[in-house]
Amino acid sequence: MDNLSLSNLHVSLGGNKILKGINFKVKKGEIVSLLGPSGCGKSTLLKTIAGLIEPSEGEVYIGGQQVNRLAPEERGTVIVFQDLRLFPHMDVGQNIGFGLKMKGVHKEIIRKNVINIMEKVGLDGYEKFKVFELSGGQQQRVALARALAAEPQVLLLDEPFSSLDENLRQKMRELVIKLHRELNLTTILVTHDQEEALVMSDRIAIMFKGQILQYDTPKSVYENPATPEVANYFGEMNSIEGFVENGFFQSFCDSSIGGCKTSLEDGSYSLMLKPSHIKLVKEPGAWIIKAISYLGDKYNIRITDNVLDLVVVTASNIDIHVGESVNINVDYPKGILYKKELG
Ligand SMILES: Nc1ncnc2c1ncn2[C@@H]1O[C@H](COP(=O)(O)OP(=O)(O)OP(=O)(O)O)[C@@H](O)[C@H]1O
Repeated sequence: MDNLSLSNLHVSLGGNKILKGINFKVKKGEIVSLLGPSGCGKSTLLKTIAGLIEPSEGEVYIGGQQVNRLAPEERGTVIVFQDLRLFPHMDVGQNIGFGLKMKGVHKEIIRKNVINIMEKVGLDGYEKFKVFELSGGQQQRVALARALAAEPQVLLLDEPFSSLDENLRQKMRELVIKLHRELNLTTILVTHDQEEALVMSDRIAIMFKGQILQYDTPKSVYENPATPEVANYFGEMNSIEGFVENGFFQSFCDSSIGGCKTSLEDGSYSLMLKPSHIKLVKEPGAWIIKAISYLGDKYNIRITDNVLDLVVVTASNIDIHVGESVNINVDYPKGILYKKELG
């Protein structure tokens, strides 16, 4: 069953159209990431689900109920922001129990719930600490615990780990995944960290300029990007402009890249190849090495045949130099051909 459903959602802010017809469904117990470049509307979408921004058009359904007219606190959503927004004058226990107190829940039940949740997020023993006495990672846990205490139908996370160092971020991701499973939560995570989205999500929605370009499993989004924009978003790609004629794709330019068989119809296409889809062969050939970037366990290498420039990756244990002439082996079946729309 869908726990969250958005239908043709449009949002304008300051006279600009920010969300342009978002359709989106999340099943109960799913963890979904909204991924996309800065300014594409991820936070706006999250805030619209939470009821903090009103759509100009379209509907938000939570648990099958249309909630457009419900106030944020009546929707069954809780949002955790990057800046956490904890109450500095309250201790940890009071922060976590705040939502329950507002709902008029009995003091003893609040305390029981708070203790239970503190244990779940690894904060046992910190009930009486003030927020400023905690580390950044512990404060993140308080914010998460406060959100969970409200028992939301949909947990909304707006880049909650982006201020943490890599180690802590990893720990928080693992914690969210663990809690998500234990509590069968429905979670929407806004991030612009591709790895985070790939690791954490059941499905990823890739957003560009206020629209969702692709909504699929991490593997599908990564391996079969629906558009060149999505493909490019997952790292630098080689884009080769060309055409298909009689079941064969070839480049428009007179490059030694060659071509490949395809079952696609005749027309203009872009062939998108990841750097890892092109293997460098260390023998004299048509390609010259222009630049080498050392990336620890691999090299990013720029090559040219004076017609096309390509980027390839290789293991960093090979002996290779700028100016050297090499050959390449292109793994065409892994490349994706996108038909160019006319006009
Ligand atoms: N209150 C507002 N009034 C006018 N424009 C706004 C307002 N809030 C956001 N915007 C604009 O809406 C667009 C989308 O912003 P949003 O914060 O949703 O993007 P985002 O994808 O979450 O970006 P980031 O990854 O940088 O947080 C941006 O161009 C932003 O400038």
